[in-house]
Amino acid sequence: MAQFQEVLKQSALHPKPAGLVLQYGTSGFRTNAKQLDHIMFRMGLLATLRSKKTKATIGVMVTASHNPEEDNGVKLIDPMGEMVTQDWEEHATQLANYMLCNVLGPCFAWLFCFCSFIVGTSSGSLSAFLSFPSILLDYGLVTTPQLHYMVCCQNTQGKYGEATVEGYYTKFCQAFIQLTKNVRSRSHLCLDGANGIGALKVREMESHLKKELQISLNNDGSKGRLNHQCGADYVKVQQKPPTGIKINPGERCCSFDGDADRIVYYYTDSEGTFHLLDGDKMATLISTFLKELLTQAGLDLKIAVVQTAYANGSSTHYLENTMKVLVRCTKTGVKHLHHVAQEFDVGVYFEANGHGTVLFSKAAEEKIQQLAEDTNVNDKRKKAALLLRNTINVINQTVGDAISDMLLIEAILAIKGMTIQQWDTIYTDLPNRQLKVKVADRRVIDTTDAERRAVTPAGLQEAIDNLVKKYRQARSFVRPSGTEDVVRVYAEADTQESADALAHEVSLAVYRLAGGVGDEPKPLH
Ligand SMILES: CC(=O)N[C@H]1[C@@H](OP(=O)(O)O)O[C@H](CO)[C@@H](O)[C@@H]1O
Ligand SMILES: [Mg+2]
Repeated sequence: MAQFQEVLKQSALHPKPAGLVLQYGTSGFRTNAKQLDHIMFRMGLLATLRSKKTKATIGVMVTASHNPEEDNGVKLIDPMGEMVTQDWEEHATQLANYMLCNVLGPCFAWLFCFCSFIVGTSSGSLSAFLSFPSILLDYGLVTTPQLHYMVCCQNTQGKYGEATVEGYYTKFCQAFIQLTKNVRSRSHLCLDGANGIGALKVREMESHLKKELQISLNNDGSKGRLNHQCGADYVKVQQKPPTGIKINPGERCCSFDGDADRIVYYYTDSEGTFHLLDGDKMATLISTFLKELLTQAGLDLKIAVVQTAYANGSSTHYLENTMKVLVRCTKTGVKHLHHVAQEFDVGVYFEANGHGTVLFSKAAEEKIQQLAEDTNVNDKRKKAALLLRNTINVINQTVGDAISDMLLIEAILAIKGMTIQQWDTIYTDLPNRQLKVKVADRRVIDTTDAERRAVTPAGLQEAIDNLVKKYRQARSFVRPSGTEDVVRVYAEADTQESADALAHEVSLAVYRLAGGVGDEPKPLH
């Protein structure tokens, strides 16, 4: 009990602002950094509890990801490096919003024995955690996926790799060098680090790459502001390159987000037109590559691509009809994609915004390993098995990771001798538009079928269906955002004008039927 009094005393140093209610959402807690002090402290407590419950080391990552510089956030990482479970998201919300003694008092006696957590930050202070007896390691500045990797390494006794930043670079860079060792020299990559932690870490990693990948690093944090007119989210949403970077026509470019768990690729052509290669294009390239290797290796493993409703219709069509790959659709939020991907031998998952990775089942990894070591197989099968083994090692399976995804994409392009333009022409995206509508209470919209159909309010889905019928190759859906107080509207159609018009008309239907506030949405043109 003496310990509990001590925690209450410590907690009083991190008071909860009166009336502030925060919810643990898709990306943990995320808001203006000034309002987060009590949350940081309480998440230290929750990490201790979670560690106790799972009998393993837990991660606490402090990051605002792609949000503006004045924001910050915090989220918990579960033992194998995955997102914390849904029931513990609930506990997090409770702990954040109620009196500590009511939530924690009854279970306090056993709280601090035999538990540990580790912390990392993409920017901002970790001081709220340092007084905890259960803190095992403070990794200081790391990317979000690096902390996910550390948690997994800690809990697998180093089987996944060494639980240090050096261990991370060694594992992924060695795999990249092995993968590309028989490939001719390649052109360099232009990287936008979003003025975030990813830039710093790529710089640290460069010596491990032994000049096998030439990167010109922009927005490295030396002058610009975090995520300001740069980074993966800006490039994806604005559909244009980061400001202030000179891009030569045809040059292969990519952008990380602020905590380096998302990546998008792009280039401009000789006419100056911008071409984006998003999560869907990455999922297609990666799954095609893996499927070909599995066939060459003669391995009968079930591969699937997991997407959300935001995946461009062209990508789904190409994967299902041309590639004959199984495609599954889930709710938005990487934890949903991750769980579905775990159902397959090889599960490739990506959100359109560039967050994604590949998961291999234990059985798949074992079969690939056995084949790679088998001395009685022909050269073709052996070569494919070795490539598959190195591909597994270049992937961070704990979570979508911009650095590891970049190494994987660079390796695939090099092995296939493919330019970014050739990759881009695998299929052509359907023109699309995303809009936001402000409503009084976004919870009035309830959805089903992986968020592709609205169940409430009455009449909304019918209205959307009727609008979609007016356009060719059209699709549209609406859903309440999990991270912003808005309803998101998505539309795609055969032309940009049609996609824009449909998105606008659906926005109007949301505004009228779901309690829109402020001015009526205006047409885009
Ligand atoms: C359309 C879109 O990009 N939605 C994003 C966004 O979620 P919303 O629930 O749409 O606000 O933030 C999530 C967390 O970063 C990310 O997983 C998701 O893809
Ligand atoms: Mg992020």
